[in-house]
Amino acid sequence: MSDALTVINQYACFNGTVGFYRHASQVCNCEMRFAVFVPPQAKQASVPVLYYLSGLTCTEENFTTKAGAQRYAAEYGLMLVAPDTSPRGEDVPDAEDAWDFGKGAGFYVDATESPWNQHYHMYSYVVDELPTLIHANFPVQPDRTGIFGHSMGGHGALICGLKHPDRYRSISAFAPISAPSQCQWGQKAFSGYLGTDRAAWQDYDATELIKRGARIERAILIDQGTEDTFLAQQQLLPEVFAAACEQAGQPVTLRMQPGYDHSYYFIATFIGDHIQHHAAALT
Ligand SMILES: N[C@@H](CCC(=O)N[C@@H](CSC=O)C(=O)NCC(=O)O)C(=O)O
Repeated sequence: MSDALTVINQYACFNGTVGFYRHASQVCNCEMRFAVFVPPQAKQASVPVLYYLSGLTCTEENFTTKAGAQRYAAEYGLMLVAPDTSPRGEDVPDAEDAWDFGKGAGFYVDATESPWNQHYHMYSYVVDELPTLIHANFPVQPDRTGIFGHSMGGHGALICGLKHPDRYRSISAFAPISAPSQCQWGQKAFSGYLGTDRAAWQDYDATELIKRGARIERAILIDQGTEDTFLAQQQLLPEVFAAACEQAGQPVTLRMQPGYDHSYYFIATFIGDHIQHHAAALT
C-alpha cells in the first residue's frame, strides 16, 4: 500500500477484509475517506471491482455496516469500494441547517458555483481520482468495474455509468433520485452547486442523459420500495427515468417492491440480487 493511503481500521470479514482508509484528495482539496471490502479471492488473483455511492447524510460507513453486501461479494469474488458522500473538514463550506445540501450531500457533481467549487468535486473524485487510487493500491481488474448506489448515490451511479460506458460495465440502483431536475432535492442541489442555468444541469441528470443518447449495453437494474416516503413526495421519480429509457431503447429493469421503504432494511433485502446482477457482467 502506498504512502498516499492511511489505514484507519481493518476487520476480517467473510474470509476477506473490510478496511477504512483516508487520503489527501487533490480533486476535493481535503482529506477524504472510503471503505473497501477485499474478497478472499483477491489473495490469489486480482478481482473485479464494484463501487457503491451512498445517499444523503451518509458516510462511507452506512453501506459498509448496514447493507450486508460482504457475504455476497465474497461469494462472487467482487471488491467493494464505498466512498464518503462529500468533501469534509473544517475548511469545507457547509449548509449548516440542511441535511440535503453541503456536507453529506455532494450529489456526485463538480460544483461550479462559489464557495462550493473549491471542494465539491465528487463527480471527478468518483470517476477519476478514486479509481486511480484503488487501481494503484488494491488487486483489481480495472476493465471489470461496475457501479451502484442508493437514492442520491443511486443517481450518482446512473450518471457515472451512463457518462462512462467504457469504464463501467454494469449499473444498478436502489431508490435512485431518477430525474433530479424535476424534484426538490435535485433542484436545490443543482442550483446551489451548478447555478440557476438549467442547461448546466442536463450533464448531471440521468433522465436527460438518456434523452440525449447516453447508453450502457447491459440492462440497468433498479429496485424501488412502494412504501418509500420519498417516492410519495415525488423526490425519486423512477417512472420518469424508466419511460425515458423505454423511449430511447435503453434496457432497464424497474422492480417495484411492495411494502419496502427507503431504509437499509430495503437495501439489505435486495443486495444479493444487485451483487448477482453485477457479477454476471463482471466475472
Ligand atoms: N433526514 C433523515 C433522512 C435522511 C435519509 O433518509 N437518508 C438516506 C438517503 S436519502 C437520499 O439520498 C440514507 O441513506 N440514510 C442513512 C441510513 O443509514 O439510513 C436523517 O438524517 O436520517
